[in-house]
Amino acid sequence: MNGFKAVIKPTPVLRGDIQALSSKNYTTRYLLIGALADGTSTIYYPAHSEDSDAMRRCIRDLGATLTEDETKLVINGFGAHPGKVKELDVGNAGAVLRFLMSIAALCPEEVTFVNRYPESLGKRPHHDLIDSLRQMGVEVADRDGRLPITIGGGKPKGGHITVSGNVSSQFLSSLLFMTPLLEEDSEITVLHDLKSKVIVGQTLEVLEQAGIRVEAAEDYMHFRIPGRQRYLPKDYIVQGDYPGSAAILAAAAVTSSDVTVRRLAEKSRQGERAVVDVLKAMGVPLTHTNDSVHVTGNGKLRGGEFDGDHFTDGVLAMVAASVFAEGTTRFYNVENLRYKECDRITDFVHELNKAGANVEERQSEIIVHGKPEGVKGGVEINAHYDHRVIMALSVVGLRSEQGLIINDAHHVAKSYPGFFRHMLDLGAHIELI
Ligand SMILES: O=C(O)C1=C[C@@H](OP(=O)(O)O)[C@@H](O)[C@H](O)C1
Ligand SMILES: C=C(OP(=O)(O)O)C(=O)O
Repeated sequence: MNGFKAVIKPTPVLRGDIQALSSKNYTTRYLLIGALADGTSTIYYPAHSEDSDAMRRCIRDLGATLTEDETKLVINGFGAHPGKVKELDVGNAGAVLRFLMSIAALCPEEVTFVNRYPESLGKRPHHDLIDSLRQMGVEVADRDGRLPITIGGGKPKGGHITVSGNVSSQFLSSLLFMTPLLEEDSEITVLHDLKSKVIVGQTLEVLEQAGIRVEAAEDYMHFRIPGRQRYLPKDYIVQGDYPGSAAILAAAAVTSSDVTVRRLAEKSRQGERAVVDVLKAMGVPLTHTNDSVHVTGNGKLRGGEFDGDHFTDGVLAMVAASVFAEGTTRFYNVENLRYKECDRITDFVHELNKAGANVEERQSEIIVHGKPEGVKGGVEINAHYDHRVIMALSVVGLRSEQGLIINDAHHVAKSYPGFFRHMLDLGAHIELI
């Protein structure tokens, strides 16, 4: 996508009705399990974004065939036998990289994951998964746990595997996708804490939909996976995306608003569903019925204390809302935000304070001293290659005295290419230049 800046101007009122974008995290999962099945699967309403396109591109390169029309994607999988490919380009998509690192171990020849975003994904650590793959007999060449990474030479073996859950849940999900295809049965023990635990539930949900059997301990710290299983080709429907919609809901919460976001399933396993409860706890008038969230914001919010690990991809949007709350809001247990597209604590807090907010960081916390009177703005924001920073600062800009200019705002397309279109549809004063 061509680069652009987003000029966010003060916007007191938002009004309208939008359909949530399709879930990024379900789309990457359904594409993957469709590729791992022998036969034809259909995915209805898949997401279209840089990350989901990265998964499309990589599974094609590995031998799946994909045909797509406006509503659905039909995929013919390569089953347990991905083909030969020298290089894979995952763009800036962490989950796509991590999920495919295990699948690459099943390829007949070595595969190199290239480093296209040295300033973002190129800085993120993958040691924990590399360690697990090595335990399984897979050869991995890496640069201190970072891209470029070459996988291959050595067929993976099941058995007893450990994986750290301290930095990312994606390493565990990756192993859960691959181990059912091995000859041997596997047992996975998660070491340390498991961060973003809720999203592992999404992995288990889609595995079950594809007919894969996994025995999971209730706390997700221990798993038994029988080997010699096959993914069944199936039809899947992608639900609406809570992490992206969290930014729209935050925008509605900080303005005078009458905004409805449709297609947000009340019974969803997306952890970020919790943002609806967070906003409610902050006193935002809203209802959630018939899979629609309806916000009638009056701009008033009150601070609170939230365990952000339950809604990891929604934290930045909730921080943006709390910038305008009465009192202090504390988001704790969020250290792993440091290992995302940028350091979502230090880098994000820096940009917020530049905009005139009053936010403090701790190693694993973000503490916001609310300014119900609004922030000054009038500065240029560095997007740090991070779609969620761009969306969160857009929310802050709406209630700034002098607006905000967000540089490199095109990176919003990593997950939500239609974000600014939706904001404009709701009446936000935004110019893209
Ligand atoms: O499994 C997934 O699809 C994801 C897991 C989460 O990452 P971590 O487990 O690294 O927190 C989340 O932030 C990311 O957007 C998608
Ligand atoms: C962290 C994210 O994605 P990923 O880890 O897949 O790059 C995100 O979408 O906020």
